[in-house]
Amino acid sequence: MPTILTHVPVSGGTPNRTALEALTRARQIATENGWTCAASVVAPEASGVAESLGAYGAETVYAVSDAAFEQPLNAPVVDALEQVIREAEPEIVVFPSTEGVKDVIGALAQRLGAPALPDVSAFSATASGVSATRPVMAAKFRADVEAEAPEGAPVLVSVRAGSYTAEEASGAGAPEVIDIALATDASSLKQTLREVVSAAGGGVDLSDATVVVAAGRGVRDEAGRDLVQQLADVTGAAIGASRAVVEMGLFPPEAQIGQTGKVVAPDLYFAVGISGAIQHVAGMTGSRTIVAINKDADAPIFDVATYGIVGDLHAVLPPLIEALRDAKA
Ligand SMILES: Cc1cc2nc3c(=O)[nH]c(=O)nc-3n(C[C@H](O)[C@H](O)[C@H](O)COP(=O)(O)OP(=O)(O)OC[C@H]3O[C@@H](n4cnc5c(N)ncnc54)[C@H](O)[C@@H]3O)c2cc1C
Repeated sequence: MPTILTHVPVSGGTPNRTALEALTRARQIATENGWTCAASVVAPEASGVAESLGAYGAETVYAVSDAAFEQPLNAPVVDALEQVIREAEPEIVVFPSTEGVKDVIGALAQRLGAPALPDVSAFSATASGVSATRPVMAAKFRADVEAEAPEGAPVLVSVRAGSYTAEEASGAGAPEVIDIALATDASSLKQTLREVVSAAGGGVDLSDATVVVAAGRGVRDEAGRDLVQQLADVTGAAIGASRAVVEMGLFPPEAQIGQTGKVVAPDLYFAVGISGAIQHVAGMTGSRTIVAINKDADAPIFDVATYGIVGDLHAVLPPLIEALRDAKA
């Protein structure tokens, strides 16, 4: 039976949220076409997560467990995914469009001789190929793209965060877990990890966060940044930033959201002192609820906001944080 395979990256033992959204869509496509819905997990300990994917409709899960995945290196991941794909022989491989996937999908396409449709916001598939929609030019336009798999190779598709809703499958059973031993010879690795530089410091992962507090130039200084941190703490949010405050050095580059930063799609997005330039909005319009705080009532961010608060963030945030603390208590 034809197979649609979804790759589910794991961080801290938890499956990536965007991957569960993609797996839900893959399950719908499998049901429409009478295909098998499969998944892959590549992690130091893949089996536990592999079992849990049955709830999302994965009938078969290919699990590659190896200590090599403890280090953030691409080469063993590409090797593992190539092994899984050659074993599963899927028609389509679906990925979440994460930073890690962006690093490996091109290499996989080249090794497998497979066409790739990266960073799509919607896709459908039949036996004759994959049709997808890709936001382009800072999401100002949408391009309709299609790919047909050559003989013996799948179509690779990566899906932007927030494009679909992750939903458990009704009546799903335990999946068949197929363990695959990583065949990479560690001595053949051409990459050497010298140092891991991370400013995230144990905070919530931005791309996978369900709540994001994003700071713009209105935040301006330490006092503003402290308010952003407090709002993030009380809401359990990851902190993002506009390019303006990244360039000011107030927030690290990995916090940047937008056309040249990360694409996020949390359930709740606070835009604090952000004007709403198209290049910023391109990275956050998939957010389900957007709360904008800006002292300029004409700021374009209010055009995409679900709720808008017009006012100085130094006056608006302290009572909001207090009220949220009280509500939590
Ligand atoms: C090729 C290219 C790529 C780009 N990529 C990105 C990208 O990936 N991400 C990105 O963010 N930008 C990107 N930019 C930059 C983008 O065009 C904007 O310059 C940037 O997003 C503006 O950031 P900002 O909203 O923080 O600042 P501003 O546009 O200066 O807005 C600051 C806002 O804060 C409000 N404000 C000021 N003080 C307060 C206060 N005390 N309380 C409440 N509100 C206040 C102001 O009313 C204003 O609306 C890119 C630009 C280019 C040309």
